[in-house]
Amino acid sequence: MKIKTLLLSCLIGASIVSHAVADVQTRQIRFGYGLNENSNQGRATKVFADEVSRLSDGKLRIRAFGGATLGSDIQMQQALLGGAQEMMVGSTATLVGIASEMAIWDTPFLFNSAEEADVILDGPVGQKVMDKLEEKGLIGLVYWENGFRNLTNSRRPVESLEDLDGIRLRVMQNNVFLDSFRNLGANAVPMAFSELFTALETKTVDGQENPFNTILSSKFYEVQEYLTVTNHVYSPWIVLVSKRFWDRLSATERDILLEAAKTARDFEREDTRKEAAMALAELQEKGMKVNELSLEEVERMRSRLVDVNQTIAQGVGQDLWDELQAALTELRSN
Ligand SMILES: O=C(O)C(=O)C[C@H](O)[C@H](O)CO
Repeated sequence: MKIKTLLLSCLIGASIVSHAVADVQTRQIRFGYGLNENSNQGRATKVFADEVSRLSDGKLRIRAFGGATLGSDIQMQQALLGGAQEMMVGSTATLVGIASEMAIWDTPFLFNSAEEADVILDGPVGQKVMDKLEEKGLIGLVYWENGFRNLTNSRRPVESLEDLDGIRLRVMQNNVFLDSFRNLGANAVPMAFSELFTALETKTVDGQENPFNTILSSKFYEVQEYLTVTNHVYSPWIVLVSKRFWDRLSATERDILLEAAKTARDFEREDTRKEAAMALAELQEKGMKVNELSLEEVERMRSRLVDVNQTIAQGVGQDLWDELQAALTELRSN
């Protein structure tokens, strides 16, 4: 972590700590996540928990539950809405049923790099989309990085779009992913992440798509033979708080959770990119047969997904879509 960021968070932390004791109550906060503890999601959750404890002088205690022990992303979202759980981190894609604007992050090939994603997600458009959750009963704090998604399957190498024909491909419970992969010729099957490993192992489905980090940490190499590098979409994660719980917190307690979530975000992105850079080689060592989709085939993929982009623009609202495109154009002109 860069000295400046650390110094800055210490300074901010110091100012929060001095106020913390005064209006911070002793609280247990149940924080759920879907990947296992030894994943980029698990490591960042640990950093978050330690930072909350440090900033609150140990009065706010994050109890972390990984491996979907508190349920799938959608089940945990419902638990937050009902106030039965306080916090979670999970995909934005499964939130589309609660806030349709979240679908904007499922746009295929939206970002050319993770750095571009940082600027947009942490900017006005990212905040506007996150703010849509409050009226639904959820508070979005920050976006963490899931990453660029790639294809795996147990049937054959995917060298061309035709190789996707008839592949039973698990996708997240999200219409954009369903439409996208049906447009690409696959037999797309919506399913919770918590059911995925078993579905691959029992060949209920032939394949799936996730970032290298998740393919590695979830041991998909044990049940998948082929990995095709497509980088077809960048997926964010979002750190959420139950609004019922948030409304009971003092201003200082809220500041502590937000500050700690930002510190953990900066750690998570750096950690995820470091792991992603070495994960492909490790997956090959573990026996996966890797191929990179050619630029021609990626162009064919893009052209097959133009209709999906229009559906997304209609779903999230043309104004928001145009605002995002304008922000990207400005970013790329710098
Ligand atoms: O379900 C998937 O494929 C995801 O990318 C989702 C996340 O990794 C999810 O947060 C795991 O619970």
